[in-house]
Amino acid sequence: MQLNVETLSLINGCQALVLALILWFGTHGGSMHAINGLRLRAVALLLEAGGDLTLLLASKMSPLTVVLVGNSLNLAAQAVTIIALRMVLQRNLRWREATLLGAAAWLVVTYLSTAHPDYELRVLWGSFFLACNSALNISALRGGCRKKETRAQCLLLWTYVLSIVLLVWRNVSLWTLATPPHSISAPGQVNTLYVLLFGIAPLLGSVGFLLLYNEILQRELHNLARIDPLTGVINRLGLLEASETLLARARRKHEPVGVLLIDADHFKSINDRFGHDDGDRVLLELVSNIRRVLRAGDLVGRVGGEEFLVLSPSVNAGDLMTLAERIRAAVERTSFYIAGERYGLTVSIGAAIADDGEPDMMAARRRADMALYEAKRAGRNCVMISAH
Ligand SMILES: Nc1nc2c(ncn2[C@@H]2O[C@H](COP(=O)(O)OP(=O)(O)OP(=O)(O)O)[C@@H](O)[C@H]2O)c(=O)[nH]1
Repeated sequence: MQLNVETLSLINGCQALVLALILWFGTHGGSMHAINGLRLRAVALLLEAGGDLTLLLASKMSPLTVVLVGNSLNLAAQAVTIIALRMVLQRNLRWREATLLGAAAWLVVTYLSTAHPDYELRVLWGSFFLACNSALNISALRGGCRKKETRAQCLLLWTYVLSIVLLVWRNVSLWTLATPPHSISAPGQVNTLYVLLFGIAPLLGSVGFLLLYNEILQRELHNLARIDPLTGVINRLGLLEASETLLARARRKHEPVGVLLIDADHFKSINDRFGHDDGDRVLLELVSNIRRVLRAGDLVGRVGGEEFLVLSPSVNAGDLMTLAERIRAAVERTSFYIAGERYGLTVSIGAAIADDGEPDMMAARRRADMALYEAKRAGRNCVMISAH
């Protein structure tokens, strides 16, 4: 089999088709934005396969049909890819810019094929618009190579940078060659190499999309394991990790970390009276009360049942007591409405300070637990701090 534009177009078309099927049928689960983005990318690949088919059948069509149909399909594929990538990354979709770029490119290329036929100029303008499409993708991925949590964004970023380099190389070759080809399907080294490399871009792009999807799934699993599904705050595991990070930072700065253990009073009576579902709603309202009082940098997590832990960096005992008292007062002031009935809820709070010499958060947590026990014994709805 000879390596010419037709052969390469057949290979590229089959490759795009297989990649589209893999992206469409091989991915399921995860967030809707990722799945929808992958589906759109599969549609773009089908359009690209259509463009490759046009090149394959170029000898059986008029040159004008090849240009118009091939360009329409390829430009549509580029526009859809811009939207698909931004959908996966949850960026502004820029569908208006993508459509305008596609339409402008199509008009210019059509003009330079019909009213004022000029192959070099047509390739130049076509390349300019393709480079603009790549630039839009690069802007969506900017900083991707600096982010530790993603390799896929870096791979995609380089794919689009290299596609711009390829376009520049093709144009420089066409303008400097003594006998340049006068259509994409004409035999010649520049066309063969361009079609070969242009065909690799969808493969790299699709691998990049799949890696992005994998990273999104991993991130979702990571969060799922650390977030309490009822209240949306971090759970025990999340708290354990966060407290180690906070303590390490505090140690470096020689600053203490405040620990508050907050427990709803007589919560069992709410469940007994109104049922578990209404009890859940009260827990949600309680969490939003606590969150409203916290400063930026403070953390709240659920340690279990109706018990919550707050970690507050860089506080002394006085500041910590003020924070705890504000939380207690905010909950006491709030009217919880259950089944149309007003219900007052209070919390008891145990406080402790972890200083920068503590090896982990466990000791401070135990002291806060003992202080909480004292608060319950003292009649509830109050704050107690442990002496170190
Ligand atoms: N609705 C709801 N209730 C929960 C959840 N987790 C734990 N509970 C309930 O919280 C109640 C805790 O009861 P206790 O440990 O006796 O504490 P309490 O009634 O708050 O009494 P004190 O803490 O001594 O003031 C139990 O009825 C649990 O069923 C939850 O996710 N949702």
